[in-house]
Amino acid sequence: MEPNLDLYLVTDEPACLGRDLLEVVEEAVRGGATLVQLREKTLDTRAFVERATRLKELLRPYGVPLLINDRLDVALAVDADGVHIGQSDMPYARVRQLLPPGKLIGLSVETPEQVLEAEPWDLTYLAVSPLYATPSKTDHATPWGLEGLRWVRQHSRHRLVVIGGLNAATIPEAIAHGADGVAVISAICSAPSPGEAAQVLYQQITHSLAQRT
Ligand SMILES: Cc1ncc(COP(=O)(O)OP(=O)(O)O)c(N)n1
Ligand SMILES: Cc1nc(C(=O)O)sc1CCOP(=O)(O)O
Ligand SMILES: [Mg+2]
Repeated sequence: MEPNLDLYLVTDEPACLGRDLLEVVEEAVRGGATLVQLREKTLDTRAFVERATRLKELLRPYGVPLLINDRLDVALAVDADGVHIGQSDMPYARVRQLLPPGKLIGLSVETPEQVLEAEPWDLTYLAVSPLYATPSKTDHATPWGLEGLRWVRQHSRHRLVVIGGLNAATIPEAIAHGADGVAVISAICSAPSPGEAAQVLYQQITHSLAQRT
């Protein structure tokens, strides 16, 4: 079944301001996050697998799917729901070949050529990477902006997630220009109350999506 992309929480431990990552995720899910990606850039493999195992257990009762960033091996080890890959990660064809049937793949696209290349692929979503510049990822590509997002919408059959600088102020325009889901780090992880932040964002996203149809 296709997962609900509405409010996609991408984890980042430093962005949680000293709070426990799993507690932040649970609050966010209770507030309305519909999909979670475990993104760990510094953990060693054993710690990554342990955290992924705990996060999968946490998410199971909520029915919220878990994707693993970058690491197909970790996703396979914990039987996660899928993986997110970028343009420097393992290529799509290898990932699809190695994942069991039914698992999800999300792909970052940074250029029009990458959007067109991905057209025939079996993807859960394309991530428009980034929509806006963000300090949460220091090595991001040139932002697409709203006109870029409109171009992707017109040239891709895939569902589109926007990432980079999404918050209460920028969500409505992103959805109006074609986003089907919104991925965030700081708007939830760094909020005074991650649960309340997720609730507000979720309501705004569903309202903006309803207005588009
Ligand atoms: C939902 C989502 N979109 C984009 C990214 C970025 O992926 P990538 O370009 O591979 O960069 P890293 O996150 O691996 O630093 C993402 N992780 N999730
Ligand atoms: C993980 C990630 N990937 C990006 C990309 O451009 O591919 S931007 C990003 C960080 C998004 O954080 P925030 O919601 O705080 O802006
Ligand atoms: Mg990556």
